Parts: sequence; C-alpha cells; structure tokens
Amino acid sequence: MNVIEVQNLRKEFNSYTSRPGLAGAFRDLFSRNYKVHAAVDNISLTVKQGEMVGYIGENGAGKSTTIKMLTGILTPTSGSITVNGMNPHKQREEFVRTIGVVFGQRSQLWWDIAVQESFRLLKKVYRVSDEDYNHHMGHVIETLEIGPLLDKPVRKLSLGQRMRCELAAALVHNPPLLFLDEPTIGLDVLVKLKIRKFLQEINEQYKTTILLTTHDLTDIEALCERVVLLDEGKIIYDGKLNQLQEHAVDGKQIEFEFLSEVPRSSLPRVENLQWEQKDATTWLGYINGDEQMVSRLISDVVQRNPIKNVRINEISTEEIVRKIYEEGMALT
Ligand SMILES: Nc1ncnc2c1ncn2[C@@H]1O[C@H](COP(=O)(O)OP(=O)(O)OP(=O)(O)O)[C@@H](O)[C@H]1O
Repeated sequence: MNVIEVQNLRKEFNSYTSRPGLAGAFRDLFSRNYKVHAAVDNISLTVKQGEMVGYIGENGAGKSTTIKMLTGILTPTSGSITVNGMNPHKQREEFVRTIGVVFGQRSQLWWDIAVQESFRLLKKVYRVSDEDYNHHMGHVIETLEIGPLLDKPVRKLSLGQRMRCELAAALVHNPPLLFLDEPTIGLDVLVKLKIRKFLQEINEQYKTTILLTTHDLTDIEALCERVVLLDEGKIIYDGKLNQLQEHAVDGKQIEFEFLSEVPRSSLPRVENLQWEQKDATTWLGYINGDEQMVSRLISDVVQRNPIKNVRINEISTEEIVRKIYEEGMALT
C-alpha cells in the first residue's frame, strides 16, 4: 500500500530583487522586480507503508519545502499529492490525525508548561482514549527515557531532552506516518543512538512509515534502506542506499600520505583511477577495481615516492554524497 503518492509536484517562490541607488529604492516602493524560483521542481515519488526513507540534499535543495507540502502546511504550485489516502491541504483536519511531524528547529511543545501537560493537550486535540494513551505512551516514555522530565517545563530542558519529548509528542496519537525534519540536529551521540533505536522499534512494532531529512548521513545509514537525493529541487537519485554506494563510487579510496609534497605528475595514471589532493602531502586515489589492482597501485606509488602512511578507506555515505554534489555525477 502506498502511503505517499506524489506526482509532478512543483513549488515556486517569488524572490524579489532590489534596484540600486536611492532612485531604485524609490521605484521599488511602487513596483518590485521579482524572479520565479522553483524550490521543488516536478518531483514524483511513492512511499510504501513501513518504509523508512532518507530524504537528503544540500542546503536549499528543497527538502523542507517538500515536507511542508506533504504535511499540508504549504500548497503546491502544481502537481498532485495523496498522503494516507488524503489531500493534505484540503482535508487538513482529518489528515493531521494520521501524521506525526518533528521539525528539529521548531518546537510543538508549549514552552512554559510541564511536558506531560503538553502531552495531555495533544491527547485531547487528537481525541485519543485514556486506554490507548496509557498503553502506547507508557511504552514511548519508557523507551525514550523521559519519565523524569514529564513534570518539568519545556524551557528548562536541554536540547537532547527536549528533542526526545518532541518525538514523544509527535506520537501521542500513534500515527502511521512520521515526518522528521532534522530530528537529531545538535544532539550528542548517545541521544542520537537512543532516538535511532526508538525509531527502529516503532517501525518494527507498528510498521510506522518514516520520511527523514537530515544532514547527518550516519542517521540515514543507521535507519534507511532507501534514499531520495534532491538537488536544486529535482530528484537525482531514488533507490537503495547500498546501490547508491556501489553506483556512485565503485571501488576503494586509498589515502597516500607522503613524506614531502608530491605533484600530480608523479602519481601513476591508470584507467579507472581518479586522484584528489587532500592536503599538501596527502593524495586520495579512488580506484575502481579488484584487490590486485589496489595492491599494484600501492606498490607503484610507493616505488616512485617516499611514503609516510597508506590507508585503504571504506568510502562513507557522506563522501559519496559530497562527490555526487561536487562532481554533478549523473545518477538517473
Ligand atoms: N517562504 C519562502 N519564500 C521564498 N523562498 C523560499 C521560501 N521557503 C524556501 N524558499 C527557498 O526555496 C529553496 C528550498 O528551500 P528549503 O527550505 O526547502 O531547502 P532545504 O533543502 O530544506 O534546505 P536546508 O537543508 O537548508 O534546510 C531555497 O532556495 C529557499 O531559499
């Protein structure tokens, strides 16, 4: 069953430009120059029940704008959206009962009242029965270890404590679909691990569908089999994370640290080998080939230049995504 169905979705914003000088400022008072900019540019996407999808892209790629349209906060310029069988914007009241949203940068808890009062208010808003609330939230509170925080006002919580409470608040009505926009921003490793474990648990237990945007690609590696990569409002990859890794950078990264500076010209030229300088004395070789090729390359380099250190690195998702954006690697 498809939980999210999006077709040719587009969102345009007008960005205004100022004319130069005083005369220009005066003219701006009466008529402004503006350009139309597509923050989301004809994207199509479906997400099935129970999937955990990583939605990633550079700053300004259009991730938040997509989530805002999927949650009914923004209306699309064109295209169609069906989420949980509804039009998020038109069937707003009914729709919000079926989703949970966490925006890492914004709070949905009331600042001055105790956390549990916020939970109670949300319980009323979503008309959750006492029985359902006690059963479900008991488990959420225990797993996220927020029991001791419940009677504290939100303003007295640390960021990590608040984020765990935010997540719990988004789940008061146990929604089948969760949108998480940067849910682990600024959190320490232990809290991140706790949140990831919790998300895995609810996904297994309730088949909760999760759409996650984050700049922390280790979150994506830990949680998402599928990733959607966005660039300037367009989807440039939609598929399995491990295929992205194979697809984007076949092979290995070998890091050569030399005793002194080494020019590009004294490094071997081989087919399927790319060089990238890391700093004055360190070069990274990306090689697409088997172990034999790797060992031949290492011995070749070592014979030509005095070496301080050699490392064969697994290429992280972060590295892959950086290369995709920097080099404009075509993926689709
Ligand atoms: N209300 C708005 N008015 C005008 N332009 C906007 C508005 N909201 C977003 N934009 C523009 O749309 C583009 C996409 O923004 P969006 O916030 O969706 O990016 P993002 O991928 O979530 O980025 P980040 O990782 O920085 O949060 C940006 O160029 C942004 O400046």
